[in-house]
Amino acid sequence: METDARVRDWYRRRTSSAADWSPDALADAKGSTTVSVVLPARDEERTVGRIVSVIRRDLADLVDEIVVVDSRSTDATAAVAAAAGATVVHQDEVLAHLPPLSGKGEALWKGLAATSGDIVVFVDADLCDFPSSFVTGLLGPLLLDTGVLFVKGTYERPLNGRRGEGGRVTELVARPLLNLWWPELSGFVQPLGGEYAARRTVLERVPFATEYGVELGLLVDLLELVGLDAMAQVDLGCRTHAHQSTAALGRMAAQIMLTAWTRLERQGRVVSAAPPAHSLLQFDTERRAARADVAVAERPPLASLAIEEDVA
Ligand SMILES: O=c1ccn([C@@H]2O[C@H](COP(=O)(O)OP(=O)(O)O[C@H]3O[C@H](CO)[C@@H](O)[C@H](O)[C@H]3O)[C@@H](O)[C@H]2O)c(=O)[nH]1
Ligand SMILES: O=C(O)[C@H](O)COP(=O)(O)O
Repeated sequence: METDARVRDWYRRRTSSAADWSPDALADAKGSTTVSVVLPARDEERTVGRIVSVIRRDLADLVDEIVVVDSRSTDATAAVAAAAGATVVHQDEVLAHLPPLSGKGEALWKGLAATSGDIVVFVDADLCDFPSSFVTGLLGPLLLDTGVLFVKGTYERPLNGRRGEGGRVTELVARPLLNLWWPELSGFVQPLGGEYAARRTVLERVPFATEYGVELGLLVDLLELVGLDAMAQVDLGCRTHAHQSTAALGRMAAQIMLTAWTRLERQGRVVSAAPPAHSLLQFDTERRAARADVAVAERPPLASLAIEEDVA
């Protein structure tokens, strides 16, 4: 089947809504499967407590552990999360024998290492309106369809209340990149969304790009590892979160491009004469320049680490 038809077929079979998965049906299907929710959080004291509280209040039968990975916060994120009932781990203290890396991808990888659930659900800690159906929606296909190994959330993303205008890096960078190089992934409506879930067995077999490269890297690497049919998406409704400045999104965009580049090279799709630069010069309204390092590092599949440590 040609790619467009495959994507259409996949979209029709593998896209559902959170409302399709009732908490009762999920609780019945759960059996002995354990579920961990991981929230990466850097300075999210305003929102993280409510998210943890909602999960604890509504999903006590479904969620076995809630871990907030404190990603070098300078505010009261850790204290607020702990008060709401989460287990809090500090990014640099998990697998502390490894040299620390930075950013969201590192927080997620450390969260994977710090939890034990058979299914791991990632949820951003900056969500403003958080219904527990975000978690039940993501768990639905994983608990009720053994063929599904990874589930990504999709949603309407307003920008400061304006419908359809959120997700600027998604529209300007990630979607074009995916359509041009990995068109099989083009049916994912929100490829950069931070809410997704997967079986631990697959998450431990893929590398995690650090910084903001992690979502694009996971999609591309999981496609290669498990194939499109083992991936699904669920409509979670509407997502409102804290928006970053255009300059910060420029740095995010650069990190995503570098992550795509490493995958293109690894897959033998491009051969480079020289590595790309990883420095971004940006200007403010007064034309003052600032240079940012947008390098993206990578953590190896967690499973490979366990093997190395067993052998050592
Ligand atoms: O160094 C960091 C940076 C962010 N975060 C947390 O990661 C989540 C998402 O980060 P945010 O800065 O809010 O990202 P967005 O601007 O919302 O970016 C979107 O696009 C990114 C790139 O794909 C994704 O990582 C995000 O999940 C997605 O919401 C939040 O809970 C942050 O606190 C960390 O834990 N450590
Ligand atoms: O996912 C994205 O594209 C970025 O997080 C930017 O989102 P925003 O435009 O809604 O702030």
